[in-house]
Amino acid sequence: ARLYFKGVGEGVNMSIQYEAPLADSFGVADSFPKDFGYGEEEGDLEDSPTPSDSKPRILLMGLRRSGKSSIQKVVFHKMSPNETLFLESTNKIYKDDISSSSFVNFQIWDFPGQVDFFDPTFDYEMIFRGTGALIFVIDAQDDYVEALSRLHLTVSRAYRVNPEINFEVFIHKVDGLSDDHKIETQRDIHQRANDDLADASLEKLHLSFYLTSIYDHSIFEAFSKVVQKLIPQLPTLENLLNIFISNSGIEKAFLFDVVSKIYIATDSSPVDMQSYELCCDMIDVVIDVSCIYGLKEDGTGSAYDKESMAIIRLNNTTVLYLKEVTKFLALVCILREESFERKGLIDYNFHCFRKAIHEVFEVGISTSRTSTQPAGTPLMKTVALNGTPRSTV
Ligand SMILES: Nc1nc2c(ncn2[C@@H]2O[C@H](COP(=O)(O)OP(=O)(O)OP(=O)(O)O)[C@@H](O)[C@H]2O)c(=O)[nH]1
Repeated sequence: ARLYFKGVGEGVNMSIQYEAPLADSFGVADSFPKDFGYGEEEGDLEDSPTPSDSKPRILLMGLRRSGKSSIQKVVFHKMSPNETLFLESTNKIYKDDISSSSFVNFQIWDFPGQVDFFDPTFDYEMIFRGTGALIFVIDAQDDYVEALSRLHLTVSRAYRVNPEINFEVFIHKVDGLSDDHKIETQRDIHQRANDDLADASLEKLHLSFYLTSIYDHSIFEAFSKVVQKLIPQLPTLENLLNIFISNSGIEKAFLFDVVSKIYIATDSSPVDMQSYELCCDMIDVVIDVSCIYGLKEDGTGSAYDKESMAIIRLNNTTVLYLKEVTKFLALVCILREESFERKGLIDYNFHCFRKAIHEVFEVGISTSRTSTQPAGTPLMKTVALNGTPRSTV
């Protein structure tokens, strides 16, 4: 496909070419729920396989009380962090299928801390075979020796079954630690976990580490990175964002999954936490205002739809610009007031960008029809150009 973005100042058209990757993983789901919550489903391993069981999973594992359920509730169910204090201990595997209300098409399996996962009655091979990412949560405020041995046991077993899994370690609850203590804890956990792997001759098994807390945006940032690794179209999305911002005088742009506030792509300039938080806050403001004033009198309608857009001017000459891209994705940009004088140019380039994003996923539909889904690759929910979902699987 060939798209034309107009450049700032020169008025010269610039053409870009992109290729859509063959494997598809994510698409746009059917409808935005009015309450902005996610559909959920509970079950245990004895459940007979359902179509949703064939979706790639993100597994959330870790010791008891490490914070797994809290992470899931805060990121995907809009629970406020303080409410997690009252969460009861999970006593069976909790499967949360979030694909019906989000761009992201995956399942999260929250494992209860006290279950002996390697009990012979659990078919762990079946679990790991369809897993895209395994998140292991370690409580950084607690003694983590036991957690580290459990981490080693879990990842080494999982790796033997499915070496394609992305292994992600959340060093969690770091809100209670000083900055120095955070760095030291991360270094220590990193060192010990990798030493254990080296002793078991598993040097090829790569662990990624994140410092997280539900009391700030770090958990959303970490989840964004985990999800991004599962999106095969990511380089294309980044490329499009780079071209869009450089031709529009924009400083930073994020492509957000609106419900979860996970950013599924951003341009290649470094992400600073403040910009990300600012954009998250903008989504909250827009959705909250829209929920109050944007619905019809009888309460029907959606707080986020094709018409959704917002411009917020801050008192430090910064402008925030949000616009709907697909039913679940929004582009949120940060730019200077001077650049915003060329609003027409930005709108035009946005139009090209939006079209390109739709084409990326449209190409995905045709390739997913002709290719077999590789094991461990997330399936794609598809969208036509007008945003109407089609079934591919
Ligand atoms: N300070 C702090 N506390 C947290 C954080 N995340 C979770 N918690 C608290 O940790 C406690 C345990 O959280 P849960 O989410 O129930 O832990 P879990 O791992 O799901 O526990 P099980 O269901 O027993 O396996 C709760 O009181 C949470 O409020 C965090 O980032 N910081």
